[in-house]
Amino acid sequence: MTQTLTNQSRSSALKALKCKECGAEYELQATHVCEFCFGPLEASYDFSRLSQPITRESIEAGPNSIWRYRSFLPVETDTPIDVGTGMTPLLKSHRLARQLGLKNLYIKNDAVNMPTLSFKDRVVSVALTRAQELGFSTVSCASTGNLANSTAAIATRAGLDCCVFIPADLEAGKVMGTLIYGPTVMAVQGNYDQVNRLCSEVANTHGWGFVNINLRPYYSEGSKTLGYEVAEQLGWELPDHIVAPLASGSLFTKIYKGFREFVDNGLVDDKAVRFSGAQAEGCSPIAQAYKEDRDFINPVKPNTIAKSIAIGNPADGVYAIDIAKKTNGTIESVTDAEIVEGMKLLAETEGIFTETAGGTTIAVLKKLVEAGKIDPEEKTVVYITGNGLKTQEAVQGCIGQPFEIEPKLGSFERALERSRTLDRLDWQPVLV
Ligand SMILES: Cc1ncc(COP(=O)(O)O)c(C=O)c1O
Ligand SMILES: N[C@@H](CCOP(=O)(O)O)C(=O)O
Repeated sequence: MTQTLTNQSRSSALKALKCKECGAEYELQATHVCEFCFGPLEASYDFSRLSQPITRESIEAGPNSIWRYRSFLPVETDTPIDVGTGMTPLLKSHRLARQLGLKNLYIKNDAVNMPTLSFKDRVVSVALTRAQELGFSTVSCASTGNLANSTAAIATRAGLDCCVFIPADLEAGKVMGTLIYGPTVMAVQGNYDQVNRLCSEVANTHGWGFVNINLRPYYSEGSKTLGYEVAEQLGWELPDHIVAPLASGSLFTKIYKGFREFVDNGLVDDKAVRFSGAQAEGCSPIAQAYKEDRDFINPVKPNTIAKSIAIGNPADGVYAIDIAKKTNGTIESVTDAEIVEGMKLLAETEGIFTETAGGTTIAVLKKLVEAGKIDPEEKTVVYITGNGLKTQEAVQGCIGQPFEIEPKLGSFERALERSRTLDRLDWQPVLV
């Protein structure tokens, strides 16, 4: 460890890596665990070293991507890897809001993020930019699917070699959505937590940049952009309440950090924002600890259709609980059946096809409204973090089938008549 910092660039505020537990500072290298207390390292900044102050105008004049917030991100280069990630729509909800009885509901839609349709494109854009700065030629990750898609795609764009590790039982869309970019894919016979442990060993034996292991302090900062964008898209204002999915808990904690940095830099007025988290009942170690008022996590063995958020031993779980508690939010879990209903509800009301993680978040939103834990007047933002085309298996058998008809008007009319009398789930792909 050393207190000597390498970054003196005046266009970057990045200062050091700092232990979240004991505060020890480290050089800006590929490292993620404190040597003294084994706490996680996090990027820290000194915004006073910037040659220009960060203003709303300077941000608005930046690129239409996460890189408009470059001064808040842990990179030193002026030419980061920009694949158009970020600035996804923040939609004012009308039909879902009405159905739930909410007056001020917004949907942050990262199901259409670029290039691979999940919020992971944010963290990977940052991690691979930093990987290049640190001289890595091969990048890797432990993934539940979305991260592998993103790492493989952006590595290709950046000309980096790529090898990703996933559990062997992932959805076909996630596997194809990685293989298409041509990386080496290791499908591990085990769950995500076992994949992650293997990757920690590989990170120690190979000189690779693992985005969510040795590059984690940089990678995780990319999620702050989900806080910045919402604040900017709300007209430079913070919401009253956010609802977001939890796997490791990193995304949740970084949205919080993003809001705080905007307040600290005078970009938005301070406001108490409530933070509520969503888990699948079949993998809910954070929700369980929250409900039992524990400040430690008991790891679980995941068993849920929400595979992208199936992390049994979440690294940032305790920090997520702390934020939910201190902001007067909550953490809730829902069953697989409720997750599917959540996916359908969002699709049928707002025209957004989200994956199981989004289904979890919508189902938790509904549960919180029904329990009176969301005030109808509150400006509430629900984060949709991934795309339903990747998890089609989850809704198979729950959304009806097409009518197969002859190319004749009579056949169409008969099918139309049947569609009016049958429940959609009874539709059959047969000639009528
Ligand atoms: C679609 C999606 N949403 C949410 C998450 C949760 O993110 P985190 O692990 O940062 O809590 C993940 C992955 O973990 C994901 O793939
Ligand atoms: N859900 C992730 C895997 C874990 O990511 P992390 O940020 O919690 O390390 C994925 O999409 O693969």
